[in-house]
Amino acid sequence: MPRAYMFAKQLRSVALAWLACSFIFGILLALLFLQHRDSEKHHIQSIAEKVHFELNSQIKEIDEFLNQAQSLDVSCPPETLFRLRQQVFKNPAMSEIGIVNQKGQLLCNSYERLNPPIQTTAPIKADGLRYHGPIISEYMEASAFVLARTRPDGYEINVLLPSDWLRHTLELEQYSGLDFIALVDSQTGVPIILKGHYSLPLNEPLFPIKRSVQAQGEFDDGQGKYLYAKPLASLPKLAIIASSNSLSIFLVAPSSLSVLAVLYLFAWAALSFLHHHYEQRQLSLKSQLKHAIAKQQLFNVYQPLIDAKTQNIVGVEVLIRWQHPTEGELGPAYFIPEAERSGAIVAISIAQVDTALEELAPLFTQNPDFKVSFNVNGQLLCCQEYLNTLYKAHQQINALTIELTERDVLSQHQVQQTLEQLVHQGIEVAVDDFGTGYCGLQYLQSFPIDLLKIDQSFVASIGLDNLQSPVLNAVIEMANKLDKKLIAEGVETPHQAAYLVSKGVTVHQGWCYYKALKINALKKITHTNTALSLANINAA
Ligand SMILES: Nc1nc2c(ncn2[C@@H]2O[C@@H]3COP(=O)(O)O[C@H]4[C@@H](O)[C@H](n5cnc6c(=O)[nH]c(N)nc65)O[C@@H]4COP(=O)(O)O[C@H]3[C@H]2O)c(=O)[nH]1
Repeated sequence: MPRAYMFAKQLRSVALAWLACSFIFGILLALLFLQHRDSEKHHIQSIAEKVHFELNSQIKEIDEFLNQAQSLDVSCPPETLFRLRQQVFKNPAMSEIGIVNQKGQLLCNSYERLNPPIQTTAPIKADGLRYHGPIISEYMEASAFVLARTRPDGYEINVLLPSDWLRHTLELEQYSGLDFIALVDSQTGVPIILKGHYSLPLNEPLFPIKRSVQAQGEFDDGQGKYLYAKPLASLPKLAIIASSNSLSIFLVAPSSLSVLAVLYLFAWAALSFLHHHYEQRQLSLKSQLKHAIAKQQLFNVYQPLIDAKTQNIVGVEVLIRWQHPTEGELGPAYFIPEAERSGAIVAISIAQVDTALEELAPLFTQNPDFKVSFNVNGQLLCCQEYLNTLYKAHQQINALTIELTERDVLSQHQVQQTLEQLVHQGIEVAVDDFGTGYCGLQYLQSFPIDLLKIDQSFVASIGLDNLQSPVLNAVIEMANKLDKKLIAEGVETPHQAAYLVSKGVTVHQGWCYYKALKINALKKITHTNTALSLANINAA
């Protein structure tokens, strides 16, 4: 074989394997990416939920105090100052507590009573729990925010919370894989506590945040980041937002990618090798088959057809074998498909008919109606040389049958014409493996078919409770209605044989009687069989 040709074949295998691997691994990569993206989203969401839960509990605790403080004396006597200081010591999140009158003047705080009061905010109008901020606390010189509640008498109790302290207790520093995590004003989007790079545009579609949201790419100049935002249950004007680092959500971990890349290369190499190996094998099978035909390594075996009532051999099915020089005797499944692909089936089948004629000749003198059946496919029916061989054989074999599968019968339009010619010449047409072709049954009426060979699978179902069991009886019934002859294939047990006879199917083929035999073995048994049948006749 020329080297360039071999090289081109190898290259083709590599390219085909590459295409197949790229397709499969493309899908795998997409799945891996989706799985990674989902788990990253889940990770971000669970961080936001955790921080949300902790902050919510802290605010609830502070609000409990603000509610209790409704009863404090707003003229700020020493007992009130004591209560305020005590609370600041108890809860380190609070750095200062103040009492403000309706005009927005601070009357006292946890440090002192202010005389005169200091104007700290606009006159108090709002109700319920609320926050102000972020503000810069004069004492701490750091950012803070204020939680406040208005009493029924219009006075306000408020608490100053330093942002750094909250950031610390919420342990925001540990979330380094995120783009940012923040406590923000749900209306305006202004961050109050922040860890990371806050880059959200402070308008729609994200703000104002009314309920939990997940968003991707629509809020951050299209960089494809993912964020999860959730307003605090205790104070919905504040929300927690966590956002991904866009790289971490889109990039699958390099370790997974390297594993995938190694698998990809391995699969590519293995597939290239297997494909090339398969092609080589096919190629060598083709040339070996050529050699086998030339060296006459193919030979016929004959499986007897038995009349189950008399136990007489009434004919044979001709089957092929290959005496391979190194592999031993090979069955047709090993080489018939390749012979059909390469067209060698024509030469093989012509030689088979010629050999059968020669080998079986003595049997025709004993019994001129000895049945001989050949396996034929659609390709052979289109070959005039093969048909001529059949016609020639028919001059010696009175009862010549060809077996076709349902698929072959229906394969080409011209098959019907050929079959009609064959039948016209007196050659019988049988459908092999009948019942397995799923072809519908109309063709039985339009094609000149005389004989149906019941497939082994139906025979094997006799006595068993399986799906095939009812089909056998239906096949037999239908054949009787259409006036077709029947042969049962694959009869392996006396029980199957008896059942078939009870249903009127009397011609059997199968290991219950004989396996396929070489010519000498066949001659021996037909000799005895004839003697036996003569003895039977004489006895009768
Ligand atoms: N388990 C079991 N098997 C049994 C029994 N009785 C017979 N068989 C096997 O069933 C197959 C019957 O042949 P097929 O249906 O025409 O099916 C044939 C036929 O389609 C094809 N074939 C065989 N010889 C030729 C040939 O010369 N030319 C062509 N074109 N095809 C052939 O190969 C197929 C297989 O042939 P084989 O391997 O010889 O296998 C044969 C035979 O050995 C039994 O009781 N139990």
